[in-house]
Amino acid sequence: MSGYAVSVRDLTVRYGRTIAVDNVSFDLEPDGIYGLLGRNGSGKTSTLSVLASMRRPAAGSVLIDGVEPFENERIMAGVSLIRESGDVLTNEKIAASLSYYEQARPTWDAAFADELVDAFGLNRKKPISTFSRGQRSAFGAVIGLAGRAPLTMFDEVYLGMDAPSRYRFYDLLLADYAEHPRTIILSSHLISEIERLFSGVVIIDGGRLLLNEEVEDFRTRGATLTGPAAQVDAVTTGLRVVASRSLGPTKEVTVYGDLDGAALDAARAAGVAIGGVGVQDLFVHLTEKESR
Ligand SMILES: Nc1ncnc2c1ncn2[C@@H]1O[C@H](COP(=O)(O)OP(=O)(O)OP(=O)(O)O)[C@@H](O)[C@H]1O
Repeated sequence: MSGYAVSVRDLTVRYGRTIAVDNVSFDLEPDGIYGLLGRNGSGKTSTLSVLASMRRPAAGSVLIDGVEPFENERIMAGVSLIRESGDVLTNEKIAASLSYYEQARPTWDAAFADELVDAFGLNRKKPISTFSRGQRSAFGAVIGLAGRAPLTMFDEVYLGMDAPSRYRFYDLLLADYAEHPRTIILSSHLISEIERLFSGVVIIDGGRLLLNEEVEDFRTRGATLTGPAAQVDAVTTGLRVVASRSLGPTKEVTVYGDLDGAALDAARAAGVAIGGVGVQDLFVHLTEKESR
């Protein structure tokens, strides 16, 4: 089974007078790993809750695999949202939740779930209520990975894990995704360590969409130019500058947009080093600007 396409159109989510998501539209291709990125309170969880049919939007719509997911049994069986809060049977041992999800999810792989429990070193003999925050997060990762849902969403579950567990999670996710491609959304405000996983990103800020782009496009649309200040200024004038900093006589400027090959060649000839723009850098610069 391959992953589901996702289409979000003019989505608005409200809590009373608070507008958590404000007229957001974006599309995700099937079988990509997408970062849903935004600062605290930007609307990530609200967006994911609508995709998981846990919340009805105030306006707009979502389509998953081309259809409206609400009360659609086929789609709901193929959509998994893993939240830090768990959604597991906390008074029971691991086995009870594993067998619950085995019943609920047609794509569940019980042998893989067992492997994952061992990989994260989780105790099968204790009730989940006795687990630490990181161990609960790791168990959420087990449920999300072993479910192999065609649309699998992780809402910041990895934040509670320590660094070795987080890296184990990323490696396991990539390895399993290579064998069983599906659409995966990872929401986070910590980006540097997971950006290597992404095939595309959706950046939201204050409930509004800032960017929905395939990561490959960053390579052609963004650049960091470093070199003598006068030369850097000469070639970046007129371009969209998202960040700029000076270190003595050297200046580093990050530009984003449709870059002109001739301008970049001229910069190189003038001794300016040109590098790519990371997702983390772009996120920080774009959301800083928006929040001012
Ligand atoms: N149940 C609720 N009642 C009222 N307001 C809410 C509720 N849930 C979220 N909000 C508000 O909606 C906005 C978006 O919240 P949301 O949880 O979607 O953001 P987030 O990007 O997931 O944040 P974080 O990274 O901090 O988890 C915030 O202003 C938040 O205060």
